[in-house]
Amino acid sequence: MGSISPDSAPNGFNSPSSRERPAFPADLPVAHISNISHKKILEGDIDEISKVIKSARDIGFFRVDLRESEIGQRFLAAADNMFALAEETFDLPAETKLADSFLKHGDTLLGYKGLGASVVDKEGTRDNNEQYWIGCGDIEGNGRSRAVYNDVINNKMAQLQEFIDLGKIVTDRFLLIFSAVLGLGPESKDFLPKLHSHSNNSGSHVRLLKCPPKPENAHVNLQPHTDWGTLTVLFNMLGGLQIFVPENLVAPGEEAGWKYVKPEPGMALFNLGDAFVKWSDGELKSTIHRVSNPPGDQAKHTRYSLAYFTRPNHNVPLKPLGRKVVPADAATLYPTFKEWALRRAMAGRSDSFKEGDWEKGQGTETVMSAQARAAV
Ligand SMILES: O=C(O)CCC(=O)C(=O)O
Ligand SMILES: [Fe+2]
Repeated sequence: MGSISPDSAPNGFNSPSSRERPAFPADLPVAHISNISHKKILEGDIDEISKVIKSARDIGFFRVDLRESEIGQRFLAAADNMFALAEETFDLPAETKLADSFLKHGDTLLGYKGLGASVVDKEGTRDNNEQYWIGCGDIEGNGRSRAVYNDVINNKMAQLQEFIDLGKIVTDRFLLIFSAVLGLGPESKDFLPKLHSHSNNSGSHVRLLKCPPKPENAHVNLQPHTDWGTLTVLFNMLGGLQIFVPENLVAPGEEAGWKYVKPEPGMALFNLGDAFVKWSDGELKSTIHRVSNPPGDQAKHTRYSLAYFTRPNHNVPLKPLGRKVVPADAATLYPTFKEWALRRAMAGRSDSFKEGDWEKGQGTETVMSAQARAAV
């Protein structure tokens, strides 16, 4: 892993397109998300850890301020590199990107997803985003998947490696906090991290996203969904991400519904995925979210986002863990992570979409996501 000198430490994201980004509108109603200090988490600060657990039990989202820890600063710098990589990659000719399409390379969800290749609603309306999923196992060279990547990506494997190394260090610390919630105990501190290897037997990956500007009031860019895996670290420069805030979590005087999440410089957004809902038998939440148009003047700009997805190894069953009890006769009811991900991915494809697929592709059935689905 490389390092950065203190005077080049970033405090935001600095890719070419981000330099001229207009401000997020000041008067827009937003979701209230806790800001967590990474430095305090590393120091074992009990109040900060309690804030993380509270966020995970209610909305399932929190921000982590990465500016004050050395690891956090390195993670921000590595994220900057990823934004530059995203811009260069998505600028490649369509045929170069389509040669990497995951649909062409069999039994992998990794590679390129073209504009409109997924649906955003029950009617089968096409999405407005491009994505690259770059497998952690492919980056490590740890038994390659069948995925194919263009040379812009292949030439940046060292930067990708640095980004996932830091992603793993940062997220493993949070897995430890949630191990305690599951009752796994301090002696099992490696248990959850080991379920998330950087190999091609795992769903963990780096995701680059691009949403081109589109007419106001057009359909959403990225469908309402809960994340399928364990913990997502999301880096955003422009607004557009919205989460569904249910009745029981709105601030006094506010209404339940879709709320923008304001991107904050130097902070990453963390959210829990379906695996944590299953392992905790619903105690930890995976909240439904979507990408709408960036608000105000930001809507005219292309929106790039970046995520490090911590996902379980393929053969890990999504069933209650630790002190969460599994009924003796229930073993066959629980899918492995791979089965869970394939079901969700296949039902959302626009090329083969048919009535009933939207319902087939849904994730965790928490009270929150049920409410959100009714309002979509
Ligand atoms: O681009 C974003 O802000 C969110 C992306 C997202 O939710 C996802 O890729 O799962
Ligand atoms: Fe997501």
